[in-house]
Amino acid sequence: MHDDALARAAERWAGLPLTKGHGTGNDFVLLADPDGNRPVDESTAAALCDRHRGVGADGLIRAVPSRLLPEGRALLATEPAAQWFMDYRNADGSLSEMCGNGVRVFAEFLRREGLVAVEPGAVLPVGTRGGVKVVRIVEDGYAVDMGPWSLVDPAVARERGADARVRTDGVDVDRPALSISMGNPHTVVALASRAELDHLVLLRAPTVEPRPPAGTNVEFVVPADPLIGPDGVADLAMRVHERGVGETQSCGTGACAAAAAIRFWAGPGAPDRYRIAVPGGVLGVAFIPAADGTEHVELSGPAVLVGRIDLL
Ligand SMILES: N[C@@H](CCC[C@H](N)C(=O)O)C(=O)O
Repeated sequence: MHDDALARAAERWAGLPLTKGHGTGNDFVLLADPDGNRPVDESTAAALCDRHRGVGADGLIRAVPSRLLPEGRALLATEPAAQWFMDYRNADGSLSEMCGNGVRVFAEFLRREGLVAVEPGAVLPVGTRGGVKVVRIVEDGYAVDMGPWSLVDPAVARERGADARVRTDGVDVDRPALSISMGNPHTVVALASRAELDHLVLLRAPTVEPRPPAGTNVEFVVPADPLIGPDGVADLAMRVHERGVGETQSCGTGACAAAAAIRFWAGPGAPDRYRIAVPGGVLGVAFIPAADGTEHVELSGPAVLVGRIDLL
């Protein structure tokens, strides 16, 4: 089935190179569609992301002008500068609202394709299904204003410190967890030690109760002891099982959700800046008061383009 979908894509996209890129090991196939005539359906995305019969990736990103998609046009009404839309699909072909590693790689892709000029100091607003995200160049890659984070069930979370329970292979009992929205859904579990994190087996999706209606990404996080390093930044280690993918080397929205959960659990006086070590590298997360009175999450990390691929 994947072979047929790839053959159809090769025919439709003859002469169009795909690009492979990654952010801290979370890898993507990217495709430029400036005329909006190369929509990617679920089966094509899944075939391209197949690691044995396709190109192989955690997700597929199509760069399309916002004006050519209904979701993009809706954003342009309030954010006319968000000219490009990140049309994101997971490795199984499902849509997601947002991808934090993907949006940095998307910005680098637009820049390298000559579709935008991203100068140091300038900002690039990007349309996504999770709203407009503003990207800028920083020393170690890109920083993205991911907008505000939120608790999914604030009343229960504030009363009990958790609103869900998670069971997964490699840990003995089910654990309390916090449901957080970064535009896409996350469930964060704090583990007791690095050894527990290392022993997790994430070959199948963790069981989350109550079951989130649209599924969830599950982050397992261990805070360093002491939490705050000599440079004033809080250190966390994280592994993730992504909705629509499986275990990945990194998840940007997941790093934001993990930092938000630790910040929530730490209470008043919690650190504003976090360094999250994931299997594929290190991400930065900062909580910044925004002009509109909310607290925004800024994600930073590298964006790497690896090469071009022609479908045959
Ligand atoms: N890896 C991404 C998240 C991708 C989407 C996620 N699997 C979902 O379904 O919500 C990131 O870096 O944020």
